[in-house]
Amino acid sequence: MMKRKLAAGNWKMNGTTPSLAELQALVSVHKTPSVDILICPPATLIAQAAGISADSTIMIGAQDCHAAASGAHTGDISAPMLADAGAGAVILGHSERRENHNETSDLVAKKALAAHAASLIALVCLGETLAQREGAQTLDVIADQLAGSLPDGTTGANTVIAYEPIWAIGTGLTPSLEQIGEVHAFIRSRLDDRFGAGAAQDFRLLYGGSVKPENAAEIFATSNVDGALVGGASLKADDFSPIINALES
Ligand SMILES: O=C[C@H](O)COP(=O)(O)O
Repeated sequence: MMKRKLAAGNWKMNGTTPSLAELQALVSVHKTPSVDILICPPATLIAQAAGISADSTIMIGAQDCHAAASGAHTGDISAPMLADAGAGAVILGHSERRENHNETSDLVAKKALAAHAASLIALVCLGETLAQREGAQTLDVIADQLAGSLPDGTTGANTVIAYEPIWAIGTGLTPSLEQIGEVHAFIRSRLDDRFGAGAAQDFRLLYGGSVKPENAAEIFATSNVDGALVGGASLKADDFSPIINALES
């Protein structure tokens, strides 16, 4: 399978209609990108964002979905609804949801299954806390989250993995390139163990956590890094655009 690199932006709980000007700017600048670009605005903006990007190669994604397709779940949004609104992907198991909404890996796997059933790419996030990193538990935590968060039927075509050390998110701190490379190589080998030798090469493995225009190039040069999941620096086209450029070069 031809694997394109992926620059993904997660706007988190930021943005109202005027913020779509940033998406419009990306659409105008990145007309024929050599990498995939994904923007995940808040759910309220997905339909409008999908309209803006309709004639571009930029994909619009969501930040969460419910595990069920429909039903009595007040306030929740299902994967088929997101697809209907124009999303092509959904972030699942972000550490902010695991922490703020007590999401378990088991639930994330159910949501990923729902995403796959709705033909959405599941962008599944994994990452250790600072205490776990300092306690030399990082690889054990990643192994558990990876094993628990991916349902059967997961492939490199329907799923993207993002490694996001929790202590690096929004802090300006980043792991060393060696640490990023170690975790990504570990994820790749676990994917082969689970889905069969060679299967792991089809997966895009993103790094996330304080990716900026200034550090993007060196992170992208690290082995087994196929792109980034960017939070704060995805909110402004002037910040996200150079990150896309760094991934393309
Ligand atoms: O989903 C994105 C990550 O949480 C990274 O956020 P950040 O780039 O603001 O550190």
